[in-house]
Amino acid sequence: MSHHLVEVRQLQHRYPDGSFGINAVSFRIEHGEAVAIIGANGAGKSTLLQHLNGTLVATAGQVRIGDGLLTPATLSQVRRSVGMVFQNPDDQLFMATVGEDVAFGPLNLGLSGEELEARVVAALGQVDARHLRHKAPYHLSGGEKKRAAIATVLAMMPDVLVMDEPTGGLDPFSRRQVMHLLAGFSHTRIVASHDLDMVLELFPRTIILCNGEVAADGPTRDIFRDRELLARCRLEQPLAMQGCPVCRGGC
Ligand SMILES: Nc1ncnc2c1ncn2[C@@H]1O[C@H](COP(=O)(O)OP(=O)(O)OP(=O)(O)O)[C@@H](O)[C@H]1O
Repeated sequence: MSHHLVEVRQLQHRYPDGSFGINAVSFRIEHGEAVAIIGANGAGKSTLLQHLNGTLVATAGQVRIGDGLLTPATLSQVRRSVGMVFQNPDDQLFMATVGEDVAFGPLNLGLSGEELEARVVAALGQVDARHLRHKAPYHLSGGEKKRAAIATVLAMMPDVLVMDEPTGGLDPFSRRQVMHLLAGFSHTRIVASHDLDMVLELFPRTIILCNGEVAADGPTRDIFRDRELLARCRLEQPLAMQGCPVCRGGC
């Protein structure tokens, strides 16, 4: 097994209209790391994430997961080890009940009977959602939907959890619930987010994307201290680093 779990080398994505989604992006992520990808609207975060499980095919460069290069031949294996939680849970929940949604992936892997049941119960338990098992996904609140969508991915027992805007659109209570879950996972975690306070609290390492390229990659606190870098990349410091919102630090 390679030391680095995820390695992205000189990755480029050019959309059919000729524009670059990302260009010359390289980084390595080790087992168990929690890494945030931040950047202004259109910086290339979603484009990058979609390469990590082969949803998009690169126009140049490579993605390596463990010892294996991501190619059409390794795609199904990579999708088993890289679980993707989409920004919108409705893209992930399409069955009649939450339990069926959570069982869907393991069923496709050939699991059945007690083994399947154990997977479903464990995944729902990890997101504190066993009570939602028989509910229709479209009856759930935003926070419940998010947790159910995460459970569908956990049921596949991935090595890497990739999440696009895990706290996006959630009220403060649901946001905190999802943050609590994220903090408790031991998986390698890669999230793209505009929630810079969440990034500061939960992700020791941050990569900034700016116009499709890596503008910085390092300890999150160091990156958020560099106001010039943040301004260049059309970002701001997290509120928690800006002092009191009323007096701006004077009280
Ligand atoms: N299907 C597409 N065709 C052409 N250009 C695209 C397509 N999808 C994205 N882009 C462009 O690629 C660039 C990166 O977009 P991407 O969605 O990856 O950014 P993002 O950082 O996730 O943005 P946001 O924070 O707004 O979600 C943008 O300039 C966008 O307009």
